[in-house]
Amino acid sequence: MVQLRSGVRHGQLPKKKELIAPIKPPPPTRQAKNRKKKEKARMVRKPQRRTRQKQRKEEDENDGKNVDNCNVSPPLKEVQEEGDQKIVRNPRKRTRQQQSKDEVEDENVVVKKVDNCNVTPLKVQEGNEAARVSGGGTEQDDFFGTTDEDDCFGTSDVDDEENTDPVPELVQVGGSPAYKVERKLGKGGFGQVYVGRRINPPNPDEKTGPGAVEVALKFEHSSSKGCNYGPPCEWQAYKALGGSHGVPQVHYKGQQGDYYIMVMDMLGPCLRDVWYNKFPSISMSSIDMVICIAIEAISILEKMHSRGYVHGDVKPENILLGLPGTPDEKKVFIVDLGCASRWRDSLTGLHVDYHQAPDDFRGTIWFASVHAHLGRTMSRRDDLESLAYTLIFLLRGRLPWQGYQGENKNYLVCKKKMATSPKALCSACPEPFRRFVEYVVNLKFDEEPNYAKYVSLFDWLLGPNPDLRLISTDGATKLLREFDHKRGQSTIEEENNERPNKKVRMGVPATQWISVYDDRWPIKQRYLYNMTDERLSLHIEKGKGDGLFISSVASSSNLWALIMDNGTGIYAQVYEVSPDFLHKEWIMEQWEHKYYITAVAGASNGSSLVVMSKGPLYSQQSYKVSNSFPFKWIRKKWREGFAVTAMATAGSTWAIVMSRGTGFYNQVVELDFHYPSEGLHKRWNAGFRITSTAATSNQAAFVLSMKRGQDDDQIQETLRTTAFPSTHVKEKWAKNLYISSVCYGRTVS
Ligand SMILES: Nc1ncnc2c1ncn2[C@@H]1O[C@H](COP(=O)(O)OP(=O)(O)OP(=O)(O)O)[C@@H](O)[C@H]1O
Repeated sequence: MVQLRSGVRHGQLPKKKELIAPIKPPPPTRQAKNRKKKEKARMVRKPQRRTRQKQRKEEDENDGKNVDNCNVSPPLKEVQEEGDQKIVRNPRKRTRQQQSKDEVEDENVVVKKVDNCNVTPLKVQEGNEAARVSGGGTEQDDFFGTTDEDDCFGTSDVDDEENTDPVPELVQVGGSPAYKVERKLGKGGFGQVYVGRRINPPNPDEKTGPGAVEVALKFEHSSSKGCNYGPPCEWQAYKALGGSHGVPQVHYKGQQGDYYIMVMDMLGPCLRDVWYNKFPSISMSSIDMVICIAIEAISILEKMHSRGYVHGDVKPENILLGLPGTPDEKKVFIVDLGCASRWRDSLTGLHVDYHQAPDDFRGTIWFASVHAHLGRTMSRRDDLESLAYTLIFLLRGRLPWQGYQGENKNYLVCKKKMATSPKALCSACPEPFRRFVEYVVNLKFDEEPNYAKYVSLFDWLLGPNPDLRLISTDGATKLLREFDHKRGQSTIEEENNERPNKKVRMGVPATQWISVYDDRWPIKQRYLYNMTDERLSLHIEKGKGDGLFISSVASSSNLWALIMDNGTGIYAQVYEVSPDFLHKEWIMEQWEHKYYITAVAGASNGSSLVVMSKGPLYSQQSYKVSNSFPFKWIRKKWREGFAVTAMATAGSTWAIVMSRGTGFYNQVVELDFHYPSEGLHKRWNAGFRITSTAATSNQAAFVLSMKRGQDDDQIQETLRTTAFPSTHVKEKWAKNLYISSVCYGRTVS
């Protein structure tokens, strides 16, 4: 049975915000206005925002099933123009002839130079400028040390102040009393935390609050990356969250010399130190202790999230117990709001928009969610995934992705996280931990986590007497009541036996054909696949004779696939099969003759098929061959007014072609170790359409664009099939859906 997956995008108006662009699209023609009016009248059928229910249903249809035929809703466009164009269907059997070629190892960037052209940068959605990588400043290199402890948690609290001025001996900021700076409590990549002892306290027994004898002083140097724009953004987050359940209160703050200083409640040890037995009076060896921490941390995150914030860096180092000898000593706190961000817009109350910037990593490598690794906008699910890894670490003392080194460790750790099943991750842990992991890694970007359910998963493992608990779980009482109220005590077990109904991250990785279809006026299109190098010229020439030019190329098992049609606007075309990925000299020569790369494919043996054409109104072109997906380079070229116009892979090597004068005014990338179904749906809803695809056996990349004068209602569909989708293409043609790009590589089944 053919295994087929499909994603369907039916036209929707992009959000107004997304339409603001440096290049203004031309005013709509009268025809377009009339069409818009008609469409408006039918708007009920295509609401601007799909309801979550509908969206889920659509995604379930697209991702969760194996079906024999296309699962496609009818197109919205009802007018179908009769034309004299014929659909050509021409699949032919080819003999297989494998060729071995040299492996590609080089990395090069080639740019076609042109004289002064006017450049308008593409809209680039920037990541958070104050984005932080914990435990090391700008790079994660400090994070993996040599000893086990450093390896695990990052910068240890060994004195290491060669780069910063010494902290002041006396502190008085923002109307605070004066404090003498005493011993160091901890240090991260950005701040240092010291005990501050109040000078001449009126009440020497006061242990908490603004008048406490001992406080925690967090120093952040003004030259630190988090202070590029003034006081650390953490201040804002503490202002909103400080003093609420599980977050210490900041009593005073201000600048003294070169330091921004916060005066906050002093807490006890962090879980990292407890885990390393630095506090023998508290033992982390008890499973009950970890269960209590799970319950309480979930309730703290619930509270934080209910106030519109995500923490962004949940890890053992940032979870602290209360100060020993105070009523808080059995309580749990979460500190360090340096990576906190809003998941809910404070003005509109709406969920923040989805975005992915694959090089914009925030957090701590070991504990970061896979979405954080992939540079996706942080949302509530990320905190819970990081908490899950924290809990498993506390139970097992090790995480499966521990110990990766080198430049691409972010990539390797993320890949490992995605490849580790919850079952394997939680082996030897009590069952609720696995269920918790399953729930949280499957949360969607804007899905509301079921905190009450997660708490109840753990709570029934503990005895009923709260006084006997090693750590107070009082903060979760409300959530538990809520859960009991909703489900009834008798059904808890039943509830616990439920599996998450959508297993986004748990599919079996597969290598498949990914084909993308656009609706358009009828054109003549032809596909050819399983073609050897030798047979290419025969079919390309035949196609040319029929008025067809190559629009897309791909490769599987060192055999080529070609899409040819008469809807490309191309009037002259050349191509070359080369053992190189890519053949620089040939490309430069064709550039001289005013041909531009319009399609490119690489075979796993390292050879490439490059198609260059006259017709597209590009003014300049540039390409890069790289051993990893070169998002930084793409981002740089976006700023220079280039847009991605073709992509290919050969083995694990990427080639990206970018051009100027494309008509695209906004472009984004979706890159994932699995097929990024959710991301594509989010982008489609925002008005983007896929314009390039490529995949290795590890990752799939999609470039989505907004084009000047684009039809907002354009339907786009994707298919994932184990075999080349020959029969499906015909069904698509019958609906005026034509292949716009195709590639072979990583998906998930
Ligand atoms: N209020 C507090 N009371 C006691 N110890 C604290 C307090 N706040 C922080 N610490 C200690 O200081 C350490 C560093 O603090 P924090 O995580 O806020 O610094 P950071 O530089 O922002 O860290 P990171 O590099 O992880 O972002 C914590 O791990 C904890 O051990």
